[in-house]
Amino acid sequence: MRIDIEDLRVAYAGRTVVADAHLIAAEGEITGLVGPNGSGKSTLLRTVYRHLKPAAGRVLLDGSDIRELSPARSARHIAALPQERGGDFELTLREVVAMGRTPYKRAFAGEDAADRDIVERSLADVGMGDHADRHFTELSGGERQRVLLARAFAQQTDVLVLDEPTNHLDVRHQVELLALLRGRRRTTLVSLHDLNAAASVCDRLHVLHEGRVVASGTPREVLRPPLLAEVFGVRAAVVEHPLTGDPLIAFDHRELCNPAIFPDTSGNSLRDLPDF
Ligand SMILES: Nc1ncnc2c1ncn2[C@@H]1O[C@H](COP(=O)(O)OP(=O)(O)OP(=O)(O)O)[C@@H](O)[C@H]1O
Repeated sequence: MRIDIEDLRVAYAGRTVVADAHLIAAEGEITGLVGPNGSGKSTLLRTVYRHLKPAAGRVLLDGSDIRELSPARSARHIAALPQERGGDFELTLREVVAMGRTPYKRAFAGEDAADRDIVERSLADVGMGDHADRHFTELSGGERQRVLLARAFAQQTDVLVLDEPTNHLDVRHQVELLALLRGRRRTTLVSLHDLNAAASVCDRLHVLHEGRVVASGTPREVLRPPLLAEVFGVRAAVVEHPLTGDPLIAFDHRELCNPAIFPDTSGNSLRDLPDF
């Protein structure tokens, strides 16, 4: 399934924070959203998993407006890892992940063996299979995140919407998570702060800046020094990763960049970047 975001505008109490957003999350591809703090990534993702209603525009799931689907139907197609990792659930991990099976259950129906199997496999996929009887409240931030990801996996949807899934994860668990996403080949819309992770895992990237999509394309097309200077205000060299061949962004952690004087070493300006 694919997601089309058309002319999306989203506002909080009348203040527009996402405007004129157009983008596609193509079937089976990993589509990344990157951008500075407050650029609107979470807001845009919240409209896709129906937590927020657009002020204008539409989110289409294979051509149907998601607002017209019933909550249960959309939950059978779209699973989310929200930025709010809340829920101080007094539940075991197994019980938290089993919540992912709810869209498939009739009222008061219990779990069956297939559900239990999916729950166990989802916990194992995120490396928490040996902890199924522990309580969610006693987990670290990164462990909670992995369990909530397992809940999204247990929902067995065609579409995954993940807000900062690598936040809180140590580098090994980041790599494992990215490998899981690559391996699943679901339609995935994911926000990432780590631009090198985004370069390695995303098929396409959209850059949000002050609520607008300012660049779209493959990581190689998008993640260029002038864009990093203009959007993030940082100096960076983009080289080829010596092990993987992915674009590797080497940031200058010593000083910020003044875009007006930043030399355009790639020969491209932000305006030259291809549209999606
Ligand atoms: N519940 C809310 N009520 C009012 N304003 C909000 C709310 N949530 C976010 N905003 C504002 O909307 C804008 C976009 O926020 P959003 O969380 O979508 O950005 P983001 O790109 O996900 O940021 P970050 O990288 O910091 O997570 C910001 O100015 C933020 O202050």
